Amino acid sequence: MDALLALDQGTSSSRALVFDRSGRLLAAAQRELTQHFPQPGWVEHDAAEIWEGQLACAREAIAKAGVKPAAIGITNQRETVVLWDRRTGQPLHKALVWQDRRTAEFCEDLKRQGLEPRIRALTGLVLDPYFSATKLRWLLDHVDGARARAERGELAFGTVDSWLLWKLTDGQVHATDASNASRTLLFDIHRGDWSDELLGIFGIPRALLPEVRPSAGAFGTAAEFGAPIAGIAGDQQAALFGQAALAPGQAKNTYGTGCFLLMHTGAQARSSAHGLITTRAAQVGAVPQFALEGSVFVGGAVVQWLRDGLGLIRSSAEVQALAESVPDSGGVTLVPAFAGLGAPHWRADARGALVGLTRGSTRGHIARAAVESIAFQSAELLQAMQNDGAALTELRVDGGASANDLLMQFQADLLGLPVLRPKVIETTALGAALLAGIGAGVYGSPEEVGSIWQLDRAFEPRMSRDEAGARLAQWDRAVRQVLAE
Ligand SMILES: Nc1ncnc2c1ncn2[C@@H]1O[C@H](COP(=O)(O)OP(=O)(O)O)[C@@H](O)[C@H]1O
Ligand SMILES: O=P(O)(O)OC[C@H](O)CO
Repeated sequence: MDALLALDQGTSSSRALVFDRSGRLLAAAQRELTQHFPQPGWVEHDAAEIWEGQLACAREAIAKAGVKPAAIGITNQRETVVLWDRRTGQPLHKALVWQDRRTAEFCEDLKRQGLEPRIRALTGLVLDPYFSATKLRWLLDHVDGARARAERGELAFGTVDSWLLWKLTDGQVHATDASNASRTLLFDIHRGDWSDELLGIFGIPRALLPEVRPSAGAFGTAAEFGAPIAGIAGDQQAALFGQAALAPGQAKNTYGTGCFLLMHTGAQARSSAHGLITTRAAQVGAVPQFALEGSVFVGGAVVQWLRDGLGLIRSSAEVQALAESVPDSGGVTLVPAFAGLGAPHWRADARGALVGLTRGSTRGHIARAAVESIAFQSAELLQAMQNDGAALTELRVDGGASANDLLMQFQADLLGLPVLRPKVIETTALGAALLAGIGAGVYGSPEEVGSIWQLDRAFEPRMSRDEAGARLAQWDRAVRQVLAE
């Protein structure tokens, strides 16, 4: 049997999943990842914990499935920066996570120098701390001796895929795929190569960078599992692939730590006039693929905050029952701008707000407002995409928080569109497994994997458009309040 092992290194947890060639899940293992918040606006992960947790999950999933994988696919939280010593394989610092805002002032400096339009033209991205380049520069400037060592070629930079690939191949391979490279602010998405101009702007030595390859193909061998690593893609691009959204105009929204709405635009890079970014989609073969993306920084993470920050619930899954304990949010709106606001506002300095409280407000209302905030932010992304001319007739969804029926129904209600949840909501992992299967020759073509997608449940809109409009207007008012501060 051709089993495919997917390593899904997310922001909240590391997971390993084993699928058979028909996309059926054979076994899974998961480890939650420690979040470090050393200062307000800073978010770090321990790169050693990422590796050890991911390896432990892979071993456990393979043991449970009782098979040897034919190929391994890696998919990962994107933009997060790992800097390590090529000789010892030791990280020089904790990984700076995509949600980390410490470089906001540096981004503002570059904007004041008028560099954003040029950077945007080359990368498809906006100047925001979200992306890797300014985080990497911060490490080079703040870790003793790092810049000189980087210039001497002693250090390696990688997004989390590169870090895992390096560890899995015992330091033999330093590479990434185009979808991950396109999140760094250092990669020219049109030419498909690192850009010397961008390296100059951000002060990054080229010697640090991994080689960039298509998303399916031979990346190296993981000796421990006796299998080739044959697929790599950033988690949102992997999810787009796993949703069988392979053709221009097809879209998905993933509800994980953040929310990410991506629409495939084929071999054409399309730019947005409404706050979305242009990114590389997973690439099979030589022809680059593109997507339009809206990125929300705090999606399911707002539920983690209810759990860990406020202690309102003990597990994320409990939020649905608590939110359903009240008929509506009672006029309470939560804008979870805990890591600034991403698309379509791009305000690194924004802070969160809880508005509309009365003496009658309860934990239930706050939980409901938290769940609704995930759908409101996603609705803003879809609106931006429609304003850019996308004609979406349905939305495919996935990710941990898409298990929440209340959230999915509210999402359909706000959008006035059917929300389609597939049987496998671990679409990110499935996408990575399918890319690996293509890369290792288990499947003949991407089209062959398209037939694997199966519907679990369609959420049809039930709310009147008037009511949805009123709710969206209430959200809009709260966001404007946050942006005005
Ligand atoms: N039933 C639920 N309702 C709302 N949010 C949930 C639910 N279950 C999990 N989540 C949230 O989903 C996120 C985990 O989703 P996942 O896809 O595993 O994320 P990631 O890939 O970012 O690690 C967490 O932020 C968690 O709080
Ligand atoms: O960890 P996730 O699944 O929320 O994804 C994180 C994104 O890749 C950040 O761009």
